[in-house]
Parts: sequence; structure tokens; C-alpha cells
Amino acid sequence: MSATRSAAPASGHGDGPAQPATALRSPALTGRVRVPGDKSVSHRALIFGLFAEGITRITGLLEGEDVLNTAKACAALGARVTRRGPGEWEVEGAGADGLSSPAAPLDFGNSGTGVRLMMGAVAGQDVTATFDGDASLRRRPMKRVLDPLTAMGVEIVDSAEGGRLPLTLKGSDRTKAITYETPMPSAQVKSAVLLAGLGAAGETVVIEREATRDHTERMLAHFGADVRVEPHGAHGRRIALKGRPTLVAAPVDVPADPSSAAFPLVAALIVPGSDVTLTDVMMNPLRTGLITTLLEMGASIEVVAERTEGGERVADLRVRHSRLKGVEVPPERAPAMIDEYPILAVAAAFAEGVTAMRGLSELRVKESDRLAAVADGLAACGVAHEVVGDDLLVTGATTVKGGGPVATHMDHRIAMSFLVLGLASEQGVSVDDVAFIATSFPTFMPMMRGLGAVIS
Ligand SMILES: O=C(O)C1=C[C@@H](OP(=O)(O)O)[C@@H](O)[C@H](O)C1
Ligand SMILES: C=C(OP(=O)(O)O)C(=O)O
Repeated sequence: MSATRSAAPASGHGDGPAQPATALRSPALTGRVRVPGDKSVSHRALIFGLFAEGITRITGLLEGEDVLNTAKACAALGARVTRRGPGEWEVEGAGADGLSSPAAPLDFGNSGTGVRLMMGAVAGQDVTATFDGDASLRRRPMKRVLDPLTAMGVEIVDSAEGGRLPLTLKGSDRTKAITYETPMPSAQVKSAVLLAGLGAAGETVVIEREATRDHTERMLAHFGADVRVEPHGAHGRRIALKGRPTLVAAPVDVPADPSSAAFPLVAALIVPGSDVTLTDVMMNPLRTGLITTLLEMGASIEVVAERTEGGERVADLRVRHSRLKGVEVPPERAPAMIDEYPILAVAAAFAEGVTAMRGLSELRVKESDRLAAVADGLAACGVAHEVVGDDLLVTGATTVKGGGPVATHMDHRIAMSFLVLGLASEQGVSVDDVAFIATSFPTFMPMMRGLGAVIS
């Protein structure tokens, strides 16, 4: 795919027929694989490429639908975006003041990251743009981003009820720099404010009580912005960005996505006899909460050849089938494993005793209400569990019946998690729709089958 200035918006997802699938009890999983590039870094590489002067060369870009929609949006805003080969992309930037108003609405499909970061990007520019997405994205809250952006001077020209998509923003090159404390731990909100701050005169400051993934801050520095990150309180950070920097194109080598690696990783832990190595996995400490938790549960995960590549820690992970035990997962760990709770719930289904996952309110506003979707899926598969407020308690067992069909609610992580559960279950697990897996991990099915998984 090659996006150009005239690229048409993506067609909304969920238009086609549902694609059901079934995962069956499988023999030992074995092999060595590299999951696709990190989704968060991929979105940001394209967006920073849009703002930069010169040509940003990206290798290992995730070619999933979420990221491809961001590529199209960058092209519609004035960048020249070209695919040179598998995962190899070039972005010829529009430069600091070079963004142009897109002719058609920007369609972000299923992607909260894409739409929220791009709203921030547009806010500090003399640009008017309409933002839209699929039925799942249209249900998700955008006010969390609109609140700080309107304080900075962006105008909401139009929106659906409650500030939801579709919505039209009129940015301004006279954006005010603000100091903003994020009301919820969200890297998307933080990033939207910082991207808007690129267009503001003065210093934009974001304070977060709990540190969230810091790829935006790292990339700001990598592209030449003056950004200072300091600790704030027990778990938080204060990020200060000097406005109106000249961003200069810089190469980005995208490491393997730890949130995608989580699926073959947990599959190897629960399918007897398995021995799988996952290569080049990003080990940014704000992304490794799942690994910390699984190690506490007794998982055999060997961290091999840890090294720094392209400014991020990466490692190969050798994972072997393990007897797991239930643990307490504290709420302050949530930001470092926010997308991994569905697959952790699957690991917990096979652990001895109770795994208590605390403080999961943010799970309710993802592609689906993940707390409800996980609980319903566990019920359909015969796994004992309880939702108490914002906590999920899963009681594991040595054998799990399986069943389904599990309702995936347009949510890729629910689909992949329950297929993984099926691989170690007695009867297998069916899910109602696997189409959305293409948003983040388009090679999931062939990669899992290559390791020995039986999925039809
Ligand atoms: O900034 C990012 O790239 C992301 C931040 C998280 O969302 P929130 O900021 O809503 O927590 C995460 O769930 C999402 O998959 C990716
Ligand atoms: C929450 C996710 O993504 P987004 O918010 O970008 O839709 C995810 O990938 O699990």
C-alpha cells in the first residue's frame, strides 16, 4: 500500500461479514518468531515524520489497519508517505507550519491512538479536519482529549453527542501552552497535549500521577525537540516541552510489539510441552507489566540478549510451559500492562488459586468494555471469576472446559485472548469474529499456526 497526498480515507471496519474461528486443544507449541512492530511506536513514527523537515525512514513499521489509517491521515494532512518494502516506509514531512486541511474526513477505523494523537497534532496548526472511525471508535470517549485541547485554543466546530466522533476541529497556530494534569493515566491524552504543544509558543507541561508509556517523549527528543522529563510524586512524571521546535527527520527502527508478543507468550505458558522464543521484543519498563506479573506467577520466561536498539531496550524471550499460581496484581501496575489484562485473565484461568487484578476502570473504555467482555468470555469457557467494582478475580484450574462462541465486540485483543485459551482447553474455543485482529496483529493466525496451534 502506498498512501499519497490524495489517499482516500479507509473504509470503516465492521462493514463486512463476521469471520468466526475456532481454536482447538493443540500439541506443544515450538519455534522462534518475531511478532510485528510495536503499534504505539509505529503511529508516532508516522506522526513525527509528518511534522519533521526531511525524510523520516521507518523500518519494522506495523502494517496493521490502525497504523495504515494513521499513514493515510498523515498523507491527507500534507506528508508524502511511501511504502518501500515490507515494514519499510518513508515520510516526507510537511514541516512545522506545512500541514494542510484535508479535503475529506479522516477515518481512523478502530484506533483510539490514531484519532486522539492526530487531534492533538491538528490542534496546534492552522488546519480544520473532521475525525471519524468505526462503530467501536464512535462509542469511545473523546472528551478526555477535547478538554485540554479546547483549553489550548482548539475549536470544536461540530461533534456527535458527548463530544464523540464524528467531530470536526479547527486548530490554531496561536495555541496557548498549558500545564495539564491528566485526570486518568493515559498516554493518548498526554501525547495529544504534547503534540498540540508543538504549535504553541511557550512551554507545555503535562503532569501524570502514574507514568504511562513514554514513546512520545522519547520520539520528541529523537526528532530534536527540547523536552524535559522529571519524576513527579511516587509513580508519576512531569513532562515539559518547549513550543515551536524545528523537528528534523530521524530514522526509526520499530521493535517487536510486547502487547502482540503477549499472545504467543501466554499460549506457550499454558500449552503443555511448549518452548517458544520471541525475538526483538521491546522491553520499555512502562510496557513490561505483564512479564513482571507472569514471573511472579511462576512463569518460565528467560530474558535473553537484552540490548538497546533505536533508543529502546529489546530482548529475546524464551518461554516454556509452566505451572502458574495466582497473584495480586496491584492497581499501580495497570498503566504498564493496560492492554494485557485480557490475555493475563487467560493465563490466570490455568493458574492455581486466585489472580486478583485491581483497578481496571480504564478497561471499560477500550475497543470494547474489556472488563465485561473478558468476564463474559470466561463464563462462556467455564472459568470461575468475579467482577467486584473495577477488580477482576479469576480462579484458575488445571483443566478448562472451553466453549463459546465468545462475543468479541469489535475488539482484537478479546478475539486473540480467547483463541489462545482454546489452545489449552478441553473442547476448544470459538469466537464470533476475528476480522479485527488485522488492526494490530495481521499475521497472528499464520504465526500461531506456524508454532503448532490448531486454529480453523
Ligand atoms: O498511547 C498509546 O499508544 C496507547 C495508550 C493506551 O491507551 P490510553 O492512553 O487510553 O490508556 C493503550 O491502551 C493503547 O493501546 C495505546
Ligand atoms: C486500546 C488499544 O488501542 P487503541 O486505544 O489505539 O484503539 C489496544 O490496542 O488494545
